[in-house]
Amino acid sequence: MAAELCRLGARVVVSGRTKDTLDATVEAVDAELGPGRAFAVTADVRDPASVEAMAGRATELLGAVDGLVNNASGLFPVKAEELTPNGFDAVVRIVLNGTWHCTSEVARRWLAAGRGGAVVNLLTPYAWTGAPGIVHNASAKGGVLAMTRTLGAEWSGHGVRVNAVAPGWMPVGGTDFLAGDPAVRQRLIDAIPAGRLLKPEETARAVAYLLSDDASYVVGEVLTIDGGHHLSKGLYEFTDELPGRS
Ligand SMILES: CCCCCCC/C=C/C(=O)SCCNC(=O)CCNC(=O)[C@H](O)C(C)(C)COP(=O)(O)OP(=O)(O)OC[C@H]1O[C@@H](n2cnc3c(N)ncnc32)[C@H](O)[C@@H]1OP(=O)(O)O
Ligand SMILES: NC(=O)C1=CN([C@@H]2O[C@H](COP(=O)(O)OP(=O)(O)OC[C@H]3O[C@@H](n4cnc5c(N)ncnc54)[C@H](OP(=O)(O)O)[C@@H]3O)[C@@H](O)[C@H]2O)C=CC1
Repeated sequence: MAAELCRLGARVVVSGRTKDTLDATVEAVDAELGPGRAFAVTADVRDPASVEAMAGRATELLGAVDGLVNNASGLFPVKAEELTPNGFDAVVRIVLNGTWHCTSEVARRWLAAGRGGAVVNLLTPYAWTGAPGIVHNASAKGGVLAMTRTLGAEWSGHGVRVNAVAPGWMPVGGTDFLAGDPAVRQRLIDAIPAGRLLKPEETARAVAYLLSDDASYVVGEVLTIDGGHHLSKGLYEFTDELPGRS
C-alpha cells in the first residue's frame, strides 16, 4: 500500500506497532524511489495518546498531512460461540476504535486549521454481507462502514471527505492462513467471477483515487474491488457451460 502510493507520487508516513516492519517498508521505498518519500512512525491505534503523537510527528515529517488511510486490522478465525469477550474486544479495539481514534485526531487538526483532507478506510464486502467465522472483525468493519457514511456526510461541508475501499481477497497479511493453502486458494478463485485474487497494488490505486482531488465530490462512498466476489457467480457457480439458445 505505502510503496504503491509513493510510486504514484505521494509522500507517506507508515505506522504500526512494529518498528522493524515499518523500517523494512521505508528501506524498500528508499531503494526503489530514493530517500524522502516514506517515513516510519510507530503507534498503537488502540491508544488515543499514541495516535495523537503519531499525527504530530507525521505533520512534522511531511509538512502537512493531506490524507489518512485506516489500514490497521486484526482477526483470527473463531466460532462465534467460542469467542471470549476479550477476544471480541481485541479485534474491535483495533478495527473500530482504532479507525475512530485516527480519523478523529487527524480530522480535528484539519477542521481547526480550516482546511480539508481525505480519509480512506479499509473495509471488506463482508462489512455488509457479514462473515461467519469472524464475527468480531465483521462487526467492527460494519461499524466502520457506518462511520464512513456518517462522517462523510457530517464533514463534507468542511472539505473533509471520508470514503472507503472494500477489497476482495489479497494473498497477503492476515489472509495467508487461508489463501496460502493451494487447494483453498483454488476454491477461493473458483468463487470469484473475475477468476483471480486481487493484487495489493490494485487496492492501493483505488485508495489513491479516493485520496485525490479527482474524487472531490465522492462522499461517504465505498469502492468495492473484489472481482465481483460479493455478487456471486450465479449459475456459473455450478457450471461454466450454460446451454446456448437453440
Ligand atoms: C475466515 C475468513 C477470513 C477472511 C479475511 C479476509 C479479509 C481480511 C481482513 C483482515 O483484517 S486481515 C488483517 C489480519 N491481521 C491480523 O490479524 C494481525 C495479526 N493478528 C493479531 O494481532 C491478533 O490476532 C489479535 C488477537 C487480533 C490481536 O492480538 P492481541 O495481542 O491484542 O490479542 P491477545 O492478547 O493475543 O488475545 C486477546 C484475546 O483474543 C483471544 N484470541 C486470540 N487469538 C485467538 C484465536 N485464534 N482463537 C480464539 N481466541 C483468540 C485470546 O485468547 C484473548 O482472549 P482471552 O483468552 O483473554 O479471553
Ligand atoms: N488481506 C486481504 O485479503 C484483505 C484485507 N482487507 C483489509 O486490508 C487491510 C490490510 O490487510 P492486510 O494487509 O491483510 O493486514 P495485515 O495483517 O498484513 O496488516 C495489518 C496491519 O495492521 C497493523 N496493526 C495491527 N494492530 C495494530 C494496532 N493496534 N496499532 C497499529 N497498527 C496495528 C499491523 O502492524 P503491527 O502488528 O506491527 O502493529 C499491520 O501492519 C485491513 O484493514 C484488512 O481488513 C480487506 C479485504 C481483504
